[in-house]
Amino acid sequence: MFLSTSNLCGTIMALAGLPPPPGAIHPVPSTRSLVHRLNICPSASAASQAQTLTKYLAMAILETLALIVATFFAIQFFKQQRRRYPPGPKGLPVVGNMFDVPLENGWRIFRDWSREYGSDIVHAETLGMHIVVVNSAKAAKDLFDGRPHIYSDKDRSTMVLELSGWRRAWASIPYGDSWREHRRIFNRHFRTSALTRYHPRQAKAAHRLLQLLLDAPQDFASHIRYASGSAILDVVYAFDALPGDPRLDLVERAMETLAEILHAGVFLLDVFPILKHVPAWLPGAQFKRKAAGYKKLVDAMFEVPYAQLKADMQEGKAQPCLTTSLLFDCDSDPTPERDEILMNIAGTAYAAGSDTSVSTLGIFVLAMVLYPEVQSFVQEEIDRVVGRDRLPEISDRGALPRVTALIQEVLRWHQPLPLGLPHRAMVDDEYNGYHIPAGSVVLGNAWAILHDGATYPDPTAFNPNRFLAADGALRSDVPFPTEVFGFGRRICPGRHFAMDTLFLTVASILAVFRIEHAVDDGGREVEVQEAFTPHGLSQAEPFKAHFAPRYAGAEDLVRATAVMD
Ligand code: HEM
Repeated sequence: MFLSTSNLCGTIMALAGLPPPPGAIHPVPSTRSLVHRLNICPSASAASQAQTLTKYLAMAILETLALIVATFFAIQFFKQQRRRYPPGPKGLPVVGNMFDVPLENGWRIFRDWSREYGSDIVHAETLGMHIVVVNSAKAAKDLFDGRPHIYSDKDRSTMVLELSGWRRAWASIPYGDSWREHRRIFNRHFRTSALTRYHPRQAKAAHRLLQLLLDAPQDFASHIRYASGSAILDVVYAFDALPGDPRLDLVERAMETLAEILHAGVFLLDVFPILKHVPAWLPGAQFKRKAAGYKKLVDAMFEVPYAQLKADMQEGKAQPCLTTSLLFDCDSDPTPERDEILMNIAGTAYAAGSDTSVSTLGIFVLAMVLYPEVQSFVQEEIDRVVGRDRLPEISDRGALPRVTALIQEVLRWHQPLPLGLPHRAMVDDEYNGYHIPAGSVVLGNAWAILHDGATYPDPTAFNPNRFLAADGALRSDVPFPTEVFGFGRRICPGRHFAMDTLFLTVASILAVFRIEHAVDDGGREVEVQEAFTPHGLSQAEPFKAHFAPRYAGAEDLVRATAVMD
């Protein structure tokens, strides 16, 4: 009963009463000859003949479908054979590497894949979504810097962009004219020559932090969060927020939604974008309800401080800040489109700059508890250069290479975003003979690059000396850990501002405090582990520390400086 495929097409057409197809190899059988070939008894009733022919037709259709499906899979199979993706775990049929893609400590696991498969770039695929991870400085330079027209786009996360309100954060907008416009305006206010105007506010935040550390050293983590957030609010909106200010609380709660999104790894929604159309009340559609809650907070984070600043400007009581400069640039009367861009630039500065700085300062405190000898080494320099009558200023930086080396080592040791923010390949590409398909999520593994023993020998050791020459100056042959700030054209444009904040905060803390192990009620030192949270936005796992004034006049110096601010 089975048909040869060469005859299939013509047979179906004959049964349908159509003329033979052009170029048919075999003569198309007539209905009479079919009746004969199918062994249908010519004397059988018309109903029985029709039934047999219907069965025959159904089989023919099924075989055609089977043939189409088999051809489709064969083409896919051969295409994949021809396209050599970068190496990675083998994966399972249909779901691919769904269970291989790590949701925790991905930076370490992807680095291990590179070692196992002997390749700078590694690959995973799940349900048609390709992930390529770039694990070496050379490959990162070749791809992100060398091919910016391919790798400057951003991953279009449905959760981040469409449902949660984070589409306003221009760090995630697609590469194109709108991104260029955001970046151009932002750069005008954050290039190195524009930064001196922010130094007094950054210094004020650092000095307030010292005072809070004096009063309640055990709460150092929340003081660091306050100081980092208030410094950026002050620079962006000229809000002089004291601890507990509701404006700080609002932006902090909005920031928590981003941390939650990043902590969740790849949201199911991003693998199945169709799910965004599921009604929010359906069981299992909890992500939609979550996203609606996120959106309210994130919208408020962008809209409320911006609207308040504009109202203050109209009443003539706004202090100069980033947002007033942005508005003055367009005569305070922007078009609605321009207004949206300015609001996004102001809000993104807060969003991008607060948690990253908090995480870096937390990692600094952890390193100081764990490596007291490094702390003493840097404090010796501060005492020698700055003395004990004043606090360090930004103008001291050139004379304090140990402080700079310490900050560089903190950034190299562990990063707030060890896998950066995901980029996206805009078109198909080839690298080292491997195929990188258009639409792949491309991750720069900053952690792996900054733990490459060829560039940073003994990479797990915390050793700021690696950045210092024998004469005590900064070495020019050991690279600054740029990758902590991302890659290519999307590299963090706030990095110079961030380095100023870090310098002022780290130098001021070490000038007056000895950071030590906390002591429990029984007088025993509380143990501290070198441990970091395992998700996208990473920080030191919660730990205890004590901040003790280093010398008799330290407390007076802190209080006097706070009054002068
Ligand atoms: C230690 C502090 C900081 C770290 C570690 C950090 C890190 C990063 C990283 C990894 C990216 C993603 C780059 C990429 O996509 O390849 C980024 C983007 C960005 N950062 Fe930062 N950042 C810090 C502080 C800041 C500050 C203080 C600001 C603002 C004043 C800022 C503003 C931005 C913006 C606007 C983007 C998006 C750039 C774009 O998409 O073109 N960052 N940052």
